Amino acid sequence: MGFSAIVVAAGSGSRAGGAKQWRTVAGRPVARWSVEALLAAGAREVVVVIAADAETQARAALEGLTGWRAVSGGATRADSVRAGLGALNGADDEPVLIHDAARPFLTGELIERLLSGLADADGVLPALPVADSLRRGGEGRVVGAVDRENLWRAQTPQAFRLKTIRDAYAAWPNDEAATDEAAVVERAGGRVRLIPGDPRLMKLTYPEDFAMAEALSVARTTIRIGQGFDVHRWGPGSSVWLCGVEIPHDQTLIGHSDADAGLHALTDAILGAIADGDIGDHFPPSDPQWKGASSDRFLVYAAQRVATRGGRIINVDVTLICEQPKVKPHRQAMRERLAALLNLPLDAVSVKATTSEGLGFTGRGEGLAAQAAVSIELPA
Ligand SMILES: Nc1ccn([C@@H]2O[C@H](COP(=O)(O)OP(=O)(O)OP(=O)(O)O)[C@@H](O)[C@H]2O)c(=O)n1
Ligand SMILES: C[C@](O)(CO)[C@H](O)COP(=O)(O)O
Repeated sequence: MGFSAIVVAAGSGSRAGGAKQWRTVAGRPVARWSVEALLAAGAREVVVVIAADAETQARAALEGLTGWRAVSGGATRADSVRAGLGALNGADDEPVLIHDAARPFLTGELIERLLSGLADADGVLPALPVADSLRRGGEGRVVGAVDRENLWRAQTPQAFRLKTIRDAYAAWPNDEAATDEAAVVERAGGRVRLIPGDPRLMKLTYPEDFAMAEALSVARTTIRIGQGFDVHRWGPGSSVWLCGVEIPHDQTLIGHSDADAGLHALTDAILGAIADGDIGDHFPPSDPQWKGASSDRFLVYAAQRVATRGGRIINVDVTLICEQPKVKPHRQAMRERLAALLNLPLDAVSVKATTSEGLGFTGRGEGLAAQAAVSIELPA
């Protein structure tokens, strides 16, 4: 089912000691976790509501992701949600998920359950039962017990159809603060379905929540590896492209694109790690638009496919197999180029070379072979 989403990230994070949505958990900005999860689940667009002065932070935090845009929020969470609703351009009956950026551990599984739950309800609220007993207290002492039966802890995302939530907010009294969208739709007479929430979807509210989130993030990721291999034939020419660097040489590699075997092997390794076919599936050699193309774009495209799945490349390792040209003088430039293309630190990028001792097609100088390995972290 198509859907769009609003991620509210315009709060000041005063209880956490500052703008928590741009802090990192497991190396990833808090707001990025949810935007990635929503995009990976197929959101048509994600509107990220930010403070008026947070554009640079938002761009940095969401770098490399496509399918989102930022709008300015308001003084309260409800104002920010209203701003997001105003920016969405979907049809009246399009489902919209409204989510706190401060709840990073959103799963595709919960998104699916929310969307399914909308089939016969005006809204869907994920919530958890209250496990601890409850007391009313004041001035350091207990003043009474509270019956916890039928009490639920409301989470986000909350799901609605666009017109339902817009109309409900339009009917909400201006002088009253809405705690969440479920409350707004209930007040307007809508039926909000309660579904089981996710304990991992805690709202980062206090400074100590970040230590808990770091611990939880370990269980939320899985490590993948991928490997790639490519060969191109030598032919007449005066330079060769290898790992994104042009090297003067008395021959060139022949291919439909620029024949950069290093980049092709690495692109395949990345696609392999996410089980997303191979370079030929995405950039068919029969397609004239890739004739002479710079292979940089193939690599960047594969890296974006990882990012849209909420993943992150950890390290890459390329081996070039040829008698000539000598790779060592160009190795540093190749590493720097790959690091720039993949937005990785230099110590996560390795380029090696070997001859095949005069044996086989590489030894006879008929062609060059490249192999690559990558490791990738993906949401579990
Ligand atoms: N004017 C506001 C206030 C809150 N939010 C967002 O609403 C979510 C839930 O709010 P909360 O956890 O209360 O965040 P803050 O308001 O930032 O925190 P605090 O109340 O501690 O200042 C957060 O993702 C927050 O960024 C928002 O977009 N606009
Ligand atoms: C929307 C919410 O996260 C649901 O539990 C909650 O109402 C936000 O409350 P806050 O006052 O902004 O922390």
